[in-house]
Amino acid sequence: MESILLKIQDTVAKYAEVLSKISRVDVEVVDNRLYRVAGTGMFSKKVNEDMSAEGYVYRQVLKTGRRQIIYEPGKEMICQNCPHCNDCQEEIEISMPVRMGIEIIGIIGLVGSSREQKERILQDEQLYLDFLEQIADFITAKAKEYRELDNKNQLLDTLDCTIGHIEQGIMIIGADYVITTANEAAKKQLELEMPEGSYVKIEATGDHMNYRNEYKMKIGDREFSIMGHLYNLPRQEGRYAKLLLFENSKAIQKKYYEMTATVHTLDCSNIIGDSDRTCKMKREIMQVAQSSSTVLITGESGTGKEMVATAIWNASSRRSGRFVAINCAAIPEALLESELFGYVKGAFTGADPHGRIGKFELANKGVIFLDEIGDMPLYLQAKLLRVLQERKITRIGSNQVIPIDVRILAATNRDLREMIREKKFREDLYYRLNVIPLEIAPLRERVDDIQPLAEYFAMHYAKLFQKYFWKITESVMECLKQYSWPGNVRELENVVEFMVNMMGPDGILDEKTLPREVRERGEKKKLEEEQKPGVEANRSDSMISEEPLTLKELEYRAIRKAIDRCGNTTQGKKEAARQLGIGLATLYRKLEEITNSQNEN
Ligand SMILES: Nc1ncnc2c1ncn2[C@@H]1O[C@H](COP(=O)(O)OP(=O)(O)OP(=O)(O)O)[C@@H](O)[C@H]1O
Repeated sequence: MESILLKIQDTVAKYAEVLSKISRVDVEVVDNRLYRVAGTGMFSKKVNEDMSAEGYVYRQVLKTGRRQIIYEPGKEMICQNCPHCNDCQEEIEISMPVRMGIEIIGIIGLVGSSREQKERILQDEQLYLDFLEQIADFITAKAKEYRELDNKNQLLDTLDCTIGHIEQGIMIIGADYVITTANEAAKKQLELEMPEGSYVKIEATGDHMNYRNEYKMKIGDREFSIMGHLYNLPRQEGRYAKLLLFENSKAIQKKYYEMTATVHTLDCSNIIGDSDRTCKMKREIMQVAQSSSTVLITGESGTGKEMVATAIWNASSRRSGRFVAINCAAIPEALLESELFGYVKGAFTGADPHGRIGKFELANKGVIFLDEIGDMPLYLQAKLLRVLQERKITRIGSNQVIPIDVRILAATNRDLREMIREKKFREDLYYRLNVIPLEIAPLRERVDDIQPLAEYFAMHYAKLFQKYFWKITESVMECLKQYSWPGNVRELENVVEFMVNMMGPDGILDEKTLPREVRERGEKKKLEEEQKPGVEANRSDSMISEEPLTLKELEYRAIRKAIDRCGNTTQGKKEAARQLGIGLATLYRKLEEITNSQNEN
């Protein structure tokens, strides 16, 4: 790195020149690395030379910090190690340190090379010394000035670089509201290449949220909604009057959405099922997606209502907007309103007293999915009705009316008509929501979906658990079809996940892997059906009707029936054995045989 004297070399050269002219002797100035920065007379051709190999006296001055006068160059002790000791051309030499604080930044050398010069210096020695000191001080002052300026510039560069890397938008605005400077984040968030020089209009809306104020900002013909703070700078004049730290509300919403929303990449192709009802539903989804009307999706829990809602959003033109879901049953009643409409600072002492954006605003230009709408309290139903009619919302605690453009999809597993009769749901809201009704059948009513769904989930979980999956045995599939699935597809998914966990390395989902409840209920239902008169003949199940039953099969069924009757406990088995007329040990042996033969299949 260059020494400071080298950085102000021109100034140093001028001072050397002045000093030389007035004293009429040659002058040289070296820096603290013994590099000659300036020189007059015999030194003028040696400027910018490294003299560290010869500057014995200067090194001494650098070490002690004291000036040095050599009256007899070549003869004094200090000169003994100098290579020019015996042929020294100098008659007298004064070396004066140049200080900056405690640091010695260089040396001024005044070198008399004739007797006459020496005489002159000796006559007015103190005057020369004072003058030299004065010049050293001038050089110091210039060096200080340079260093301060350099420090300031460095600070400005650092600040500039820091501001450039900050994610928050930063704008410095003049007293005349013309933008002086804007950082990269500001340009990016506002999508403006050169806001500098433009007039900006900033107006506070009066709402405070997430520790920030809300402002409406206008630059040229573009309007922005921003959240942040506008500060007055120390000198509220000229080009540096105000500092605006901000984030575009859109960016805040995006961040909030990304933090809170689950990934919704589902479309119709993710809806598994071949049943007539599922195929019809998929057609309806595609049709409904084209409209902007409100949809009410009904169906039991776990039938796939949210999945259908995301598929509608995905197939619609609002796909570029957000899909914001809110479960009205999962949020405490007191918080639901603020979740839906948002609230400003001071609105109430909630979990976050600094305000929060609501789901409706977040869903602007997109879709809001109001899940479990039947659980919405009556007073909120009235508010929702107003939103549906007026398409405007007001944040809690604010006076601002915000227009919103949101498509509403609602879902429930409750009987809203019944709730209307019980005065628990507003009739007018029901009709507003039920513009397009979409009913999802329970899984037990679309048995044809069970096989593709079970196979799909089996493959999915086998992949997830890195297991080999080959097939689901026919008898297991039969059990799955016989089961009533009160928890619908969600329950089927959980059951298959369990089964894949239990599955052995052969990759077969057989009866061993079935959860006991599904197996027992499935078998029970099978047996009940078999017992119904005339059923055998009607069933398409080849296992039961078309082939004659073996003795083993008959025995197995009798045992199962007895256990179903008496219960699958030790006590139950004892009773079953009694009813079957066999001993308990025989019953256990037969049960083991049955399990083994199933495993072989
Ligand atoms: N046809 C289908 N194809 C694939 N997966 C499905 C299908 N139907 C439902 N699912 C899956 O079942 C689970 C439950 O679905 P979803 O959450 O959409 O049901 P829901 O009716 O909204 O339930 P709830 O009323 O309890 O909120 C999800 O994991 C979903 O992916």
